[in-house]
Amino acid sequence: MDTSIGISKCLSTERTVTSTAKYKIGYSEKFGRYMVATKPLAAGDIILREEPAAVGPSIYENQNFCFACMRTIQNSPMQYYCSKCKVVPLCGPACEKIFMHHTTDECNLFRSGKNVTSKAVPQILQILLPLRLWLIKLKDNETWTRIKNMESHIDKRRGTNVWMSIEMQVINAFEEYKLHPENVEDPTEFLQFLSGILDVNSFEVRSPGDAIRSTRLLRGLYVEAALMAHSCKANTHVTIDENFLMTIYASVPINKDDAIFFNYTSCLLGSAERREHLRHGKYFECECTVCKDPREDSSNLSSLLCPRCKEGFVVIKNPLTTDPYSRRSSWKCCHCQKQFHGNMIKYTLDIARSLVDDTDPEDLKETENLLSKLSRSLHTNHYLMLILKQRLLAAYKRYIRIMDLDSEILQKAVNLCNEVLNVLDIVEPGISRLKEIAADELVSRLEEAADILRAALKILLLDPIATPEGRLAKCALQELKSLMESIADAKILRLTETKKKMVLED
Ligand SMILES: C[S@@+](CC[C@H](N)C(=O)[O-])C[C@H]1O[C@@H](n2cnc3c(N)ncnc32)[C@H](O)[C@@H]1O
Repeated sequence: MDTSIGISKCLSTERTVTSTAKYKIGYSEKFGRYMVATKPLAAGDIILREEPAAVGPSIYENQNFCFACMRTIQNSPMQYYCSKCKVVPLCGPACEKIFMHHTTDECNLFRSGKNVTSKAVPQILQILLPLRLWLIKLKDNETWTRIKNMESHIDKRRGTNVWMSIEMQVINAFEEYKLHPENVEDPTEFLQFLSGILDVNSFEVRSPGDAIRSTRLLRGLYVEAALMAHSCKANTHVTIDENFLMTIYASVPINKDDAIFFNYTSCLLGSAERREHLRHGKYFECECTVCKDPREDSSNLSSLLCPRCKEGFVVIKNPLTTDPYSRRSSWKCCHCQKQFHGNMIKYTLDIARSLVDDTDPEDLKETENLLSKLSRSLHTNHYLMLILKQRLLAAYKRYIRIMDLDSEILQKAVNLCNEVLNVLDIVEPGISRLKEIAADELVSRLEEAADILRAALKILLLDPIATPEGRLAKCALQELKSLMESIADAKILRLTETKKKMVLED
C-alpha cells in the first residue's frame, strides 16, 4: 500500500494542500474539470491531503458553536464571548488564541458593523461561510483565484427557491448589519455567486468532538478536493479529522487514466432520490453505473415485490428518466413481466414512507413489526427498508449500551448490520479488509478511554456545577455518553466482521 505523499507541496498563507503525482486535472464536456489517476492506485493509497479554505455552518443551521475552534457549545447564560469584538461566542479564553477561523479581519469586521451584538449571532451564523470567502478575496489572492474559478451554476439557480432563500437569509443580513468587507459592483450578485460556489462544492464536516453520528453541522470548502467528479459508486474514501484536515484515499484499486470519484449524495438512497438530490443541489443528471442499471448494480435499492406474482421484483424500465414516479414512466416485474405506471409505485412508496415516519424510532417492537410488514411489498434492500434497519440498529445499540451484552439483541444487531453491509459492499465497495482488525483495536482503545474518563469523573463530580471543574465534569459526562455509543458501534462491527471472516473461511 503506497501511503507516500508530498511530491508537490504548495503552501498558501492560510492552508496546506499536499497533492501527489497520483492524479491530474482533466476536462470533459460532461464533468467539467475532474480528477484523473496518473498511475495505478491500490486501495488505501493516499491521493490528497488538504486543509479547508473556509469552514462554517450551513445556512439552515442555527446551533451555537465556538467561532474559533468550531466546537458545538451548549446554550448557557455564562457564555464566553470574544473579548475583542464582543459578538461571537467562544469556548473560553484559550480559543482567543486560535486565529484560523475567527480571523483578525473577521473580528474587526464585526466590530465595525452596524448594531452587531451577540444578539445578531443567529443571523451571523447564516452568513458566516460566504463572509469568510469574501475575506479570503481580500487577503489571499492565490486561494481566491481558485475559488472564483469554481462552478457556481449561478444561471441555473437564478429565480429558483434557493435564490430567494439566499436573498432573504444571506443578502438581507449582510445589508442589515453593514457587513460588506469591501465595495463590490453588485453585492447581491456577488453573494449569490459565493452561495452557489458553497452549495455546489462544499463538503459536510462534523464539528470537532461531536459524536460519530452527529447531525450535519458544518460545511467546509476544499478547493482541490472539490474537483473530484461524482459517482454513486465512488472509488475514494474521504476522512476529515478534528482539525478539518481532509485525506482522500483510494477505496478500491483505480487504473491509470480512470476518473477519481467521490459520492456527493447518500449511497443508501434509491436512484430516483439520489438523482433528484443531485439535480436540485448539484445541477446535473447522474448517469453512473448504478443509476443506469434498473436493478442499481444488483443492489435493488428501489425494487418492489411484485404485487401480482409475489415472486419477482418490480424495477423501472428507463432508469435515466427525470420523472420516474409519473404516469408516463413504466415499471416492470422481472418475473411475470406485468407493467405498472410510475404513479402507482409512488402511491405504494408514499404509504410505506408515512408508515416509516409515523413509527416511534425508540419502539423496538413497533419498528420490527413494520420491517416485517413492509417486507411483503418491498425488496429487503429497498432504501426505505434500509432506513428502518438503520433505525433498528441504533435502537439495538442503545439497548446493548444499557444492558451491556444482551446476546439475543446483539445477534439481531449483527444480522441487521450484515444486511446493511451487504448493500454497502455493492454501492460503497472497498477498504473492508482492514475493518475487523480496526474494530478490535478500536474496542480496546475506546474501553481504555472510557475507564480513564470514569475515574476522572468520580473526582470532578465532587465540585459544584458552576465551578470550572463542575463544567468540565459536565463535558466529560457528555463525552462518556458518546464514547459508550462508539463502543457499542465498534463491538457490533467487530462481531460482524468476525462472522464474515468465518463464512469466507468455511
Ligand atoms: C464539485 S464540482 C466539481 C468540479 C467541477 N467539475 C469544476 O469544473 O469546477 C461539481 C460540479 O461538477 C459537475 N459534475 C460532477 N460530477 C458530475 C457527473 N457525474 N456528471 C455530470 N456532471 C458532474 C457538475 O456540474 C457539478 O455541479
